[in-house]
Amino acid sequence: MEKHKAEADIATHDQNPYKIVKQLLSESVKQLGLDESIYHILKKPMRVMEVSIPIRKEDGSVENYTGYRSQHLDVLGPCKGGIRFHPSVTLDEVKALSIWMSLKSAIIELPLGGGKGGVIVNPEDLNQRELEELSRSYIRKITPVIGPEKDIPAPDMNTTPEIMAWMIDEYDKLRGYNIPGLITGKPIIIGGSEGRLDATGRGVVIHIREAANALNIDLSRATAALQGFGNVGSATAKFLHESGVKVVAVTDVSGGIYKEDGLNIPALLEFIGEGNVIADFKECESISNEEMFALPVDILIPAALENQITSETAPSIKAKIVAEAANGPTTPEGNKILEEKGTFIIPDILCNAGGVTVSYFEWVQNTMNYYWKEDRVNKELEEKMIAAFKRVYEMKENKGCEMRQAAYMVGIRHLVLALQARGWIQNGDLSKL
Ligand SMILES: NC(=O)C1=CN([C@@H]2O[C@H](COP(=O)(O)OP(=O)(O)OC[C@H]3O[C@@H](n4cnc5c(N)ncnc54)[C@H](OP(=O)(O)O)[C@@H]3O)[C@@H](O)[C@H]2O)C=CC1
Ligand SMILES: O=C(O)CCC(=O)C(=O)O
Repeated sequence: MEKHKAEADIATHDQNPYKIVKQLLSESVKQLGLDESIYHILKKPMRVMEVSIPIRKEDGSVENYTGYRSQHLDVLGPCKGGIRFHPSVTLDEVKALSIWMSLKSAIIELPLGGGKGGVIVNPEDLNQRELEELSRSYIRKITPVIGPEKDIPAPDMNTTPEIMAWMIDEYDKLRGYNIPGLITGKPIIIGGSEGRLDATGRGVVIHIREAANALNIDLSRATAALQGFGNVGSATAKFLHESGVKVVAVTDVSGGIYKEDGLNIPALLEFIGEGNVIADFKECESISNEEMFALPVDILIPAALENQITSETAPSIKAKIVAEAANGPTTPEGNKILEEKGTFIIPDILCNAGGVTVSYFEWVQNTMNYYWKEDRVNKELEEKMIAAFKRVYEMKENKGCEMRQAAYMVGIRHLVLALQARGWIQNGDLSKL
């Protein structure tokens, strides 16, 4: 076993998400009083696959895309996690995202491990046929390592229920029969779960409500700003609006909009649903991402990419709560600045866990071939989110640390108990848990 190399391993992170997650793992293993060997077990995905995906484009040319699937650890159950289509995907990003999935499932106490996939592509460069071919070809390439008992993909950035449908259709063709538990986030007609589309945003708002209760913030008087208005951002805005929070600003790649009295979120959702972009929404001012981060709001919600709250953007942040709907939106430097200000951070691995939780319910329903009503999905989601928030908050209080470190410690503790049960580590390692 490699030992005492943690510091050299993570010396400079350069906003590399894999180096960032290793730094956080190392600190949390230390804070839990565990042997450093635990860090060395957790830092490496157990399996990583790289695939090439040549696609014939409409003009006859061939473009060869690169895709990845990282499977971090399956000691709790099959690996689970989304597939991202984005030009900035890297192997290190996918590895980090798979580690975050392991921690997320462990915090919620789901019987699942961590996985994540990605393809380096800007989907806007592809037409519908090319996008379908890319989706089918990617799943053909990773078929040897996935399956309902091995690794269960799902949507992430720029991947939708329609793309999940193409992928499962391709897998079913290869296998010769219908295997609905292979992928979650599917359209409901082919075995998707009620409530999955909104699940991540619903979970984010449950955590915001729990944080507001802990901080004595009255949500009906609170204001919020959001970066990203895709699957997660738009559902978060909808549930915040329903909770009485005034959403004053949102941004996407096209730009951002601001209205001091609060944006009309139902009208904005309808406008975006008609295929428009945020920047074209009327009767509000334009705003940049930087200006949005600096607004005097109660709640700030990054719901787009990694590394958005940095040493440059954090100093201007005034929000009392930062709810990390995106994965990895805050760099260690940005995090330090927020902590020094006393900002209450709801860390990504807790905040956005509603998505994988309802994906788990979808997989359970597929396995039972019996489907739940949406009320049951939402009720069970709420119970799991509240219990997880409580576990992390109690760890924070007990250890006198911040929420992010508490979340890592809760996740690592659960994984370590599974490692011990399987005989990977000795009892003595757990004496301080
Ligand atoms: N989908 C899920 O269930 C889950 C997703 N997550 C995480 O949530 C985040 C968002 O995912 P999801 O909503 O699914 O992805 P989507 O692709 O549905 O939406 C992404 C959103 O982010 C916007 N965006 C991208 N880059 C920028 C930028 N530089 N500035 C402002 N906005 C930007 C996009 O704008 P535009 O539309 O203009 O491109 C879009 O509105 C990711 O970090 C993902 O990993 C976490 C848990 C579950
Ligand atoms: O729904 C899932 O299985 C995974 C969602 C996901 O990719 C994430 O939580 O980051």
